[in-house]
Amino acid sequence: MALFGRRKKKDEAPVEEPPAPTLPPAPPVDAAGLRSMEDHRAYLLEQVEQLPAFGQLLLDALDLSICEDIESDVDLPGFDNAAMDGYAVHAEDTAGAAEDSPTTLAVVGEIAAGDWSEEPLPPGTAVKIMTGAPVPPGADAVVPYEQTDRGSEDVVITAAVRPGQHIRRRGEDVSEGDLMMRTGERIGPRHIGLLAAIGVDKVMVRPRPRVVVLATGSELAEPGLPLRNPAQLYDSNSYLLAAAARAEGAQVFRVGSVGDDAEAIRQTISDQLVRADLIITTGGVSQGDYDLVKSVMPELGLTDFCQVAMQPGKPQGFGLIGEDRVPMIMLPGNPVSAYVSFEAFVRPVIRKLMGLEPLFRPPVRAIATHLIRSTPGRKQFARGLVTTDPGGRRSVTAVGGHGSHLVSNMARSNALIVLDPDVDVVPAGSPVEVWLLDEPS
Ligand SMILES: Nc1nc2c(c(=O)[nH]1)N[C@H]1C(S)=C(S)[C@@H](COP(=O)(O)OP(=O)(O)OC[C@H]3O[C@@H](n4cnc5c(N)ncnc54)[C@H](O)[C@@H]3O)O[C@H]1N2
Ligand code: MOO
Repeated sequence: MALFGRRKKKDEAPVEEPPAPTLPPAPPVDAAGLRSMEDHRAYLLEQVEQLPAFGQLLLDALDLSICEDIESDVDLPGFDNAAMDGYAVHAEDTAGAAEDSPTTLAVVGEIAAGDWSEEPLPPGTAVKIMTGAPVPPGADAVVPYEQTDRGSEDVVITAAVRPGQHIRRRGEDVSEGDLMMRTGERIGPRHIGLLAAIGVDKVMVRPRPRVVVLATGSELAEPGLPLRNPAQLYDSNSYLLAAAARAEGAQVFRVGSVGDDAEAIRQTISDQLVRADLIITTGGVSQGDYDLVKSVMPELGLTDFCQVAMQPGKPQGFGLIGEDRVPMIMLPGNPVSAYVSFEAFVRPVIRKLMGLEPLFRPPVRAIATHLIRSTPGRKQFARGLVTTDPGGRRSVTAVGGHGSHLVSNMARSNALIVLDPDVDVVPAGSPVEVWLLDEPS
């Protein structure tokens, strides 16, 4: 019988539509409708996952984050060895030796770096030894060439040595089982040297996230090209954020700028999804008639636009875009707002994708050199210049005004002065929280 003619069986359960996917419930807002910076940051971090780990050759792991704890399988040094070119001796055989009362010992051979012998050194004798060569059993000191006549059959020694002198002891640097690197640390050149020294040639790391950076705005021109009219300005945001993301370790694709055109934005973002672990845009997230990012992006994925209780950086957007739900952070267009938002939200997200710890810049204290005013109700991020006196005491001076278009002040700063929403003024001489922007981590 034709399907439509059949009666539905009584016990057949109705087919349920799967619920439409949504973002997790948004964090609460305050009386002014603003979300706290900390809540927004946690909300973004909750929705991005670390990139999968892979095995990488040691040298190519430079700047990546390690995702395993590495313990040493060996001692360093691996054996007692000579710290100087000279003669391995029993220290007691040199007792009393001096320029005017030298001691003479018979030389029984020579040990070069890389030679291995378990032959003990007979008392009353010496063996020539080169820096790094293993000290033979029984010998407990090395007399440097400079305190001898460099003899081959016999050696005349003109200075006494103490037991242990000029010997580098097995395990004095690293003992087997010592922790060399901890999960989440970034691998720098000195770590590469250490890991090679303990014989490691490959490590488990997380890849550099592929970060696509795009500015929006019809007023934007590409640096290097002429401005088409006096109301145009150069796109600095895509350069600033691309550089900041690269400095953090991301592989960056700077797409440049796209005009305030819904179709162009839709098309450009859709085209970039294939090569992105994260997309960052600037502009178009406020209240303006041409703020199209905010209106277009909900068509391409799950989005969240909100206002954050911070100054600058109030309008913010986030999305999981396309079928693969690529994270996208939509920052405000004012350059200082974009940069502060990068520090507050994008940097921690990049670090999470990379598996780097800690996610946030460690807050440190500095003494305000002058009175600093804030905007109550919003967390204030003022640009600051931190100096450190010889005693390690940090002071901070605000650089320029609050305007989020002031890029020259931003370039002169090396810190963000962070004032909580309940602070309206910081007297000169008081401690304030600062984020040091040039500290490697
Ligand atoms: N009526 C309201 N207007 C605005 C509000 C508001 O709450 N109500 N918020 C203000 C705040 S705060 C910010 S921040 C900005 C953010 O606006 P958009 O994200 O929509 O950014 P745009 O309007 O596109 O640009 C703002 C500003 O920045 C310049 N800009 C943009 N992109 C770049 C770039 N790539 N390089 C250099 N400069 C750029 C742009 O020319 C504008 O001057 O909204 C306020 N307005
Ligand atoms: O909050 Mo907007 O980001 O001040 O300039």
